Amino acid sequence: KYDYSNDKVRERIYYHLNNTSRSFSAVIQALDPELKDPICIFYLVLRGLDTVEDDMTIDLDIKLPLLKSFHEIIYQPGWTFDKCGPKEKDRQLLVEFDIVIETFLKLKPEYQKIIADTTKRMGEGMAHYATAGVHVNTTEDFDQYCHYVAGLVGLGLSGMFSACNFESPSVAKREDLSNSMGLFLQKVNITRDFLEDLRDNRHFWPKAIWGEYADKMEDLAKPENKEKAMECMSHMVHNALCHMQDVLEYLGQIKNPSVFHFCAIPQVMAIATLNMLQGNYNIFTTENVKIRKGETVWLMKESNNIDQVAAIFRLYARQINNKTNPLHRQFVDIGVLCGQIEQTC
Ligand SMILES: CC(C)(C)CN1C(=O)[C@@H](CC(=O)N[C@@H](CC(=O)O)C(=O)O)O[C@H](c2cccc3ccccc23)c2cc(Cl)ccc21
Repeated sequence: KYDYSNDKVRERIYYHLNNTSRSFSAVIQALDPELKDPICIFYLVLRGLDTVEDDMTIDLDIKLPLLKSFHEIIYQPGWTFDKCGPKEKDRQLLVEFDIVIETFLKLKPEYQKIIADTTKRMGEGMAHYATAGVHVNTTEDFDQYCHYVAGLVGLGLSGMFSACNFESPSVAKREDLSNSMGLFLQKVNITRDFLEDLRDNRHFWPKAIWGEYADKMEDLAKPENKEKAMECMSHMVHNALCHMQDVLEYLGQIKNPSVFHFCAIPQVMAIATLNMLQGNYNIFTTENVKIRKGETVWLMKESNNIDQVAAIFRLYARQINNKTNPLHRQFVDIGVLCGQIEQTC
């Protein structure tokens, strides 16, 4: 008798994947069958954890234990959570989380271990920053926070790519490069989401950076501080650009075509977004500023190998450099980083 229930679960799993991120869902589903389910489940487990972290309506005495025990929860068949606020975009994923757990428990043990270890370390990191009043002050704090929420994902993915032998063991060994893959994406997201996070009273821009341009982070959004805000943007753009070399070095070592595409697409979206951010005052006045659909379609088509991706990075790095105000403190350093990219590959 054919096990239709299994099909039902798979259908719901990919419904949630499509629901969390349409464009990226297609990229995951294009992965080699050996990696498609493990990475889909990894993505949904992390989305579940991120939804708990993001939900400011959950009391800390509920949220902290949830974040710290999420790596054990994924081994508990039947577990679901329906106490997320109505506003939470992915709350339905947690309401139906039992099917994510059911599918997780069918994965090969080495993938389960990588997902559980990553979830444990990420949950502990999130709990630290969710504790009242912990702010991102120094640039080291900034790198540490981004390591917890994104760098660790890079370590986990590299572990999977090496575990299935699609990529050499050296991919998992170079934790610095895997970490930079996550930091680049997360720093661009945090820079882009300035206004949205400010509205949610979440301060991810490091005080060591915005503190050079304003007394309070929210002052950057005041029209009279436009010039200061634009110079602060250059500073945040420079901080993200520092990871560009590592990203290209990491992608340069990826051999499997479907793994390369999966890794390259978010990175080229990020450099294109960084280009959109530089010199764009709308970031301080409008929420949800994104690159145009046509540009993302072009980027997805043009990210099949390292030569295409290096060319995209050189193109955007040059554009960022050309529009950086020479009076900005970071002008010279941005020029140096963009110049280096011209030499790469
Ligand atoms: C915070 C984050 C950057 C890690 C989130 N993250 C990503 O951003 C996704 C892309 C994504 O979700 N895009 C969405 C974004 C959005 O919803 O706005 C889209 O619609 O395009 O990509 C990353 C991701 C993909 C490939 C390689 C990576 C290496 C290191 C770290 C992360 C890596 C990701 C891979 C996994 Cl397994 C889990 C999460 C992520």
